[in-house]
Amino acid sequence: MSNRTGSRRQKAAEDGERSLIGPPAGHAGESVRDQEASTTPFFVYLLAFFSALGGFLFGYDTGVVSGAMLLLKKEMHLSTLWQELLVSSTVGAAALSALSGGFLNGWLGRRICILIASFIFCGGGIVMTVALSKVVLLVGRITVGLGIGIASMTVPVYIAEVSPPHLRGQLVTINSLFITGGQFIASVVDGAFSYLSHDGWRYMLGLSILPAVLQFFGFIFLPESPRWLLQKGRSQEARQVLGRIRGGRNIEEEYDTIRTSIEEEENETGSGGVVILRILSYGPTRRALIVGCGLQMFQQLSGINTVMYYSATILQMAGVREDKQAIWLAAATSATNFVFTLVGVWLVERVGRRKLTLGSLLGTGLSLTLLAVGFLLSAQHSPPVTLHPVDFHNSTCRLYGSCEPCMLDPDCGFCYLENNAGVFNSSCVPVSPASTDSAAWGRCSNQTEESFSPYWAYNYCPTSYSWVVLLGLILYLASFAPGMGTMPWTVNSEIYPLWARSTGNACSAGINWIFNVLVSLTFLHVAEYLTYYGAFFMYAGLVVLGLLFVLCCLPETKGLQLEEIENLFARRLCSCGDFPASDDHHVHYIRKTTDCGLLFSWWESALSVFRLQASTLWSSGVRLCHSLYHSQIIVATCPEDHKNRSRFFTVILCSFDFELLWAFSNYTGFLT
Ligand SMILES: O[C@H]1[C@H](O)[C@@H](O)[C@H](O)[C@@H](O)[C@H]1O
Repeated sequence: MSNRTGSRRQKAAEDGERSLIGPPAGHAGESVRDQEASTTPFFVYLLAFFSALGGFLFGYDTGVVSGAMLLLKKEMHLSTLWQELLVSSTVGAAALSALSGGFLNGWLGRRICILIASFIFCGGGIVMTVALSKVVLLVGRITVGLGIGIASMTVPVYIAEVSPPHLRGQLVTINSLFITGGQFIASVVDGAFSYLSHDGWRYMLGLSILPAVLQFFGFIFLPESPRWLLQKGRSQEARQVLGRIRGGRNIEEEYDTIRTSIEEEENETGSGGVVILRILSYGPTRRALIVGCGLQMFQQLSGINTVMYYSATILQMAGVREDKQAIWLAAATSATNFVFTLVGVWLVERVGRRKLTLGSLLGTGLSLTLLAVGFLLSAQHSPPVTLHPVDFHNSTCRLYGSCEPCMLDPDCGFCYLENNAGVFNSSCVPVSPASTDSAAWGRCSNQTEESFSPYWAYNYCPTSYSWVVLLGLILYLASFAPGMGTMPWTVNSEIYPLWARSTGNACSAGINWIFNVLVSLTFLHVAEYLTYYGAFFMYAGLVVLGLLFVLCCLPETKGLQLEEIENLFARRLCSCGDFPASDDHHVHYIRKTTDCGLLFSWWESALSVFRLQASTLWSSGVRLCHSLYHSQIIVATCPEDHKNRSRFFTVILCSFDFELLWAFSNYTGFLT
């Protein structure tokens, strides 16, 4: 271990000692925090705002397309394949550019990358606005995708690098707020311009040019990240920028920490070679990469984009049949996502990243289960097919006896009449090859606005259990948005040392986009094979895996300086959650309370009994060593007022031993 790390440890131990005899550490932490907060210069907020415009464009450009598509498909006569291409090409391009953005970030710097991204956003916006053919439109969509990829990996890194530690989580999470804000504004713009059936889509797609121009001109005047400057040896400039960002406060300590950390990193890991190989061959960065990519993967596997995408259908199930009404209600869905992201911004520095993510995953899993139950009830009470019109083409649709299997077949739709008593005169007929808005032939082939004309349900079934699904949808967004929607971006911006930060973020953002494409493209097929409730039960299962992953592997990074976070990954992956959060005074306090809590909790006693059984396998000498070692840690890490009680419990606990846990953690070490 390096001297600097060693001396930091020592300082922390001293701080820890002081906190045991001084006033409660929580109070001390708070007053320092208050002091820091009151002196946070406005400039930091300005930087965060202009960078987060990149997040806004990410949200806007991915969100606006669904509303634009309703108009586009009619005006440009788009086939289903072209519709899919226009939506997925952006996400695919974002995956590619996020992966290559790591290299650009390290080479050109964060500021230039943000400038490039906003320039690309402007270019893409202009191409889409003036597009006269679907091919040009596709070029525009791919262009904005390239911008989204670069912005998605650069912006969180830039904000994390310019923020003071006590505000970093909040400021980086503001980027996520801007993403969901972009999605929300996009849905409002979609609603507003949906009344303009001719060329309305041009305004929808073109409006993104405004924030892109604002960001571009803003960043011409804003500085580069001081950490990147120092890494490139531009120390004079770095010192000036840091001074400017910190509003003239004394920056010597922070500057020295960054500089020594860069020097140490170069000594410890070298500076040559391909960065990704260096990341993979060095334990702490390899573990950080696994955690970062895992979080991004589980974010997408939680099904957020299928829920967002599927919200219109869920609303149709709830009885909203008009396109325009559905558009406005979809805006309400993205508003819910946005409002609850705000809750995340508020909570991140209060409860920390780990608890926020765990709580969010728990809520997400439960609400996905509720969504699945809603779909299950709807399927079980699916209205029967009562009319069987002659089908000259012998399509599969004539084989279905109820709406559920008919709706799951992508070639069929449900045509029905409805009165107060429910659904009647219903049939399952082929969908029109030209548009999914009507049937290929028969009563539902000509959609009229007359009140007695039959309804055409494609992809959904009329049901009286739609409220369960709707409730599931709202609870899902309320639990996903504050934690799983935000923390993967925030945590990734903090967990890599400087030399690995660009590449680490590029990989994890790339994983996010790749899983985004995978989940959204496979959703309808998954639903076809597993049914809708099966698909949502499956997402709930994946969330449980995500919960276990976070429980075992995600350490708390709250309040630490970026240069200290690497230490959290010094131990085996599965011990991260239980690892001393830091040498830092504030986080030291968290560890103390955690261990004490651990000591008294019920599962600790259960484990002890379990350990007792296993202990016969071990020699008594080894057992004694371990027990003494652990008992010392537990007593030392408890606040003064708990110490005696903890000594008493420790004596009891130490008569058992910790070997099973020890053996287990050694065994699971193969993961790293
Ligand atoms: O964090 C964001 C956010 O939660 C969005 O709502 C979602 O569409 C994105 O895929 C995700 O990366």
